[in-house]
Amino acid sequence: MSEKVAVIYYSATGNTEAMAEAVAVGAKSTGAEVLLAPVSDVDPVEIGNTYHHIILGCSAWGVEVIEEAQMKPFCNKLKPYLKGKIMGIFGSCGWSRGAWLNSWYNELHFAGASFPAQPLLAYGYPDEPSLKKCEELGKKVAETK
Ligand SMILES: Cc1cc2nc3c(=O)[nH]c(=O)nc-3n(C[C@H](O)[C@H](O)[C@H](O)COP(=O)(O)O)c2cc1C
Repeated sequence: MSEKVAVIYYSATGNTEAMAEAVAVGAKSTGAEVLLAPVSDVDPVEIGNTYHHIILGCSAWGVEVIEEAQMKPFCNKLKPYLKGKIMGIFGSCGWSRGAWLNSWYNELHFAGASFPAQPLLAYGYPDEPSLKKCEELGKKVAETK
């Protein structure tokens, strides 16, 4: 049976969305069944109950934090389901060295998820090498048991 992988993202101007599309391409290349959706379209409880592989994307907001109106509450509701899940995270930023992804990683890891790949960041709209790394992230998470 093929793996089910959820790629859920928040993106204000399309930068993280482009990363998410590439992550989904990488995950699909393993034969996985992939859900690609903006965070506003999905229910955290349903995602937590249905998917063992969950990849989240969010751009940097505020002072180096994830977006707080949609992604933050989604994650808070998802956390009780994260024990034993295989996860990956990514996102676009303007100037960060990755602080928002590192604190997000720590939170999700503390909730019980394991991460086969490091958090992945891009600056602005992802360039070709960044999109390649996104594909690799999707593939790596999808093929991890
Ligand atoms: C209100 C606001 C806050 C931001 N805060 C940060 C930040 O703390 N660090 C950073 O590197 N970029 C920050 N940015 C830049 C965005 O993360 C960047 O433009 C990103 O590419 C947007 O991606 P998206 O289109 O996927 O949302 C901020 C942008 C806005 C509008």
